[in-house]
Amino acid sequence: MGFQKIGFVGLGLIGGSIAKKLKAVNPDIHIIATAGHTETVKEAYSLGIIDNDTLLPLSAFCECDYIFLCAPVQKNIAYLSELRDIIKPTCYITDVGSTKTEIHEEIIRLGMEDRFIGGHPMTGSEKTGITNANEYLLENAYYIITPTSVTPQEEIEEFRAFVTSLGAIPLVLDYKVHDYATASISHLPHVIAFALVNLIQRIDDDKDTMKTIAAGGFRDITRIASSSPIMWQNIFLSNKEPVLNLIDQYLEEIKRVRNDIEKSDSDAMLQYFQSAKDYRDSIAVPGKAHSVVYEIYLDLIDEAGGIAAIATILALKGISIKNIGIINNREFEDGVLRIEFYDQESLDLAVALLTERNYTLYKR
Ligand SMILES: NC(=O)C1=CN([C@@H]2O[C@H](COP(=O)(O)OP(=O)(O)OC[C@H]3O[C@@H](n4cnc5c(N)ncnc54)[C@H](O)[C@@H]3O)[C@@H](O)[C@H]2O)C=CC1
Ligand SMILES: O=C(O)C(=O)Cc1ccc(O)cc1
Repeated sequence: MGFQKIGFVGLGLIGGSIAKKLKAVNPDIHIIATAGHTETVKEAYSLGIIDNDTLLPLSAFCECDYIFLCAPVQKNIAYLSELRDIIKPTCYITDVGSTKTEIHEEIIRLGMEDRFIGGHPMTGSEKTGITNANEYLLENAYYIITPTSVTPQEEIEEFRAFVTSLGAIPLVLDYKVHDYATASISHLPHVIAFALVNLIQRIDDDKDTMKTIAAGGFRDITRIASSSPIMWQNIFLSNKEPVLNLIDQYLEEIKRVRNDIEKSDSDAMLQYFQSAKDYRDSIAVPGKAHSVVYEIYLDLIDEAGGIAAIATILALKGISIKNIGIINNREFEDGVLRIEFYDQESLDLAVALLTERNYTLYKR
């Protein structure tokens, strides 16, 4: 990257994960951060992620080459006017917010189009805060880039290269296209999850029968209802029109399937479910076609020296580890150990050795 001093405004799950990866890739990089709470900054400093150990005033960001806005979306927007008068002329501001139109409109209103490039990593989880941040969060995830009407091509290319250096897959989109697409595949599913959980909460009996028997399907479809209420309040305030449009379309869809069920239309139901299954089964795992990563995920046996034991098993067979660390993300809610190898041969041997020793392994 052509910049050495980076500022973070907000340092939770996403800001913290980007900062961790940046420091891991380039330990000499200077990172400063401010957040909603002093403890966040202190924790990040003690982990060696950032170079300041107290909350900083915004004026401290005057020397940054790049500033990442990583607070809830409407908080990010509120910082822009203040930053405009502080940043140096060559500084670029980017954000990681889940909505893009509102921030681009504010950028246009403030005359900052030549200073901004929008971003949105399509990864994350229902967890929040720096303690859940990890340097692998962005790996193989799409990272949407929304340039302004005047962003130079070289800047887009530099940002693409930056995204790739984080292990993510850059995808340039128009900000309005972004907001309709994310309203459909991210914001609407959160509305559905919040509504479904609240419905069950409201209609459950006084013995909590529904809550007690709630199993895989309910838990799968409602995991995201555990997401940050403040973050989602900000998102829905910021992407109202597309979300309302999608909710209306979804209600039509629900009416359609309700009608088929009411009429006991078995052919229509079968067709409807088959079509959903075929489409769902065809959704690709991001990154599979783009890069080959030789990795495994496994449950860590809960005892002191668990990681050391695994490292020793592998080292005794001469297997080199490229990267090792515990991760929490939406696929592995409870946390797993991720080990990355240099080649397929090492991966195959490691799988054989660890399976033989009864470790539970997962594939992505
Ligand atoms: N959670 C997710 O899965 C994803 C979130 N995003 C976006 O990333 C942004 C951050 O989300 P997370 O990291 O998940 O949230 P988080 O709750 O983990 O972190 C938010 C951070 O912003 C700070 N903050 C809150 N108000 C602030 C203020 N007024 N000034 C300075 N800092 C403030 C908090 O102290 C915290 O450090 C949001 O805009 C969200 O829309 C984007 C992709 C995925
Ligand atoms: O937890 C999940 O599965 C998510 O969908 C996380 C997420 C939340 C907000 C975004 O803008 C992008 C991703």
